[in-house]
Amino acid sequence: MDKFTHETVLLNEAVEGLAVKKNGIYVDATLGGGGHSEEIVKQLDGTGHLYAFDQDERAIAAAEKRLAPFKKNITIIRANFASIKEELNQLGIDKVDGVLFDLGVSSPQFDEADRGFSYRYDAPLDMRMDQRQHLTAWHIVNEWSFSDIQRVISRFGEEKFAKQIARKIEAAREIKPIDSTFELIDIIKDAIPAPARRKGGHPAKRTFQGIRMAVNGELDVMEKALIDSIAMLGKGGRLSVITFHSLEDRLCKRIIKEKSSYPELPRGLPVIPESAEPELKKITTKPIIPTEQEQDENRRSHSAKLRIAEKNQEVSNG
Ligand SMILES: C[S@@+](CC[C@H](N)C(=O)[O-])C[C@H]1O[C@@H](n2cnc3c(N)ncnc32)[C@H](O)[C@@H]1O
Repeated sequence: MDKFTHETVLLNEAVEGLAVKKNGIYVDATLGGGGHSEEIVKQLDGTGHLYAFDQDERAIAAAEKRLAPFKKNITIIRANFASIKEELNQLGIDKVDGVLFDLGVSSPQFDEADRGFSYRYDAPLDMRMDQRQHLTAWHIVNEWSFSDIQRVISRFGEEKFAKQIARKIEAAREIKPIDSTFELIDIIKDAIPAPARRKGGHPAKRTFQGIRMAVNGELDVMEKALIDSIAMLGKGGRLSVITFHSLEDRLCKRIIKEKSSYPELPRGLPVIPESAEPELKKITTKPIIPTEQEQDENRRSHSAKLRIAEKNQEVSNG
């Protein structure tokens, strides 16, 4: 597959959430096909700048082409967004006006058969977003313990039959290594009772999601990146986060809630001191979801949820 097309989810809503200022400094933590980045950069004048992160070399190559007309206003950084703060600090940036996250995997990553993300293609068990990383899905499936595999499938995949699947994986790899996606799918199908297999989408969907999230350490890096991004926002700066499943959404909701809540104050205080004001103000109390039309036109958008928050005041974390 040489064509890199990712249909951007919640394009206008997520970028509007950033309330872009022409001369602002923005970060797209998940460049992907460059859809959100393009919309942000179009709104900047000669002094505004966008820093865009991705860890996937193919995504970067495609986005560089798409964004070539805006080259002066963009710096593309190939790095995990876990190091958003460190990377930006190295470039002399310690305050930004907005950060956008559009989490998860892009359509091309799913559609490039050799990446091993999809249960639709037979491919080596890979699932790395960053091709430089050592850990692949193969290592998890063939080398991790029964209980670690069960935990990953159960926690990240929210798969009811995680234990049965982990047992079958353990038995199968005793005979020979499990090398391909289709071999893994046969094992998963064998582990799930027939009536359950016919319900709830593809039987391997949840296991693949769980293993993918473990390969890429998705929840761990998300937590650090959100906290660092909030810390880097200047007063009035915006955070716009699109998540695609409940675990990500719950984590995002929890962080925004913690950062936008008042601390416990002594009862009867006549006025709340300014220093006790929370770091963030929620812009969305309920997440924004794609319109019916977007959901009809882009299947991937079905589970998307957008949460937006604004920096209320800077809080010293040191
Ligand atoms: C859903 S796509 C983004 C699509 C993009 N907003 C667009 O409009 O085309 C997510 C992208 O984020 C990247 N990504 C996911 N987790 C990452 C991480 N921890 N660090 C850097 N990039 C990451 C993936 O490689 C993928 O290209």
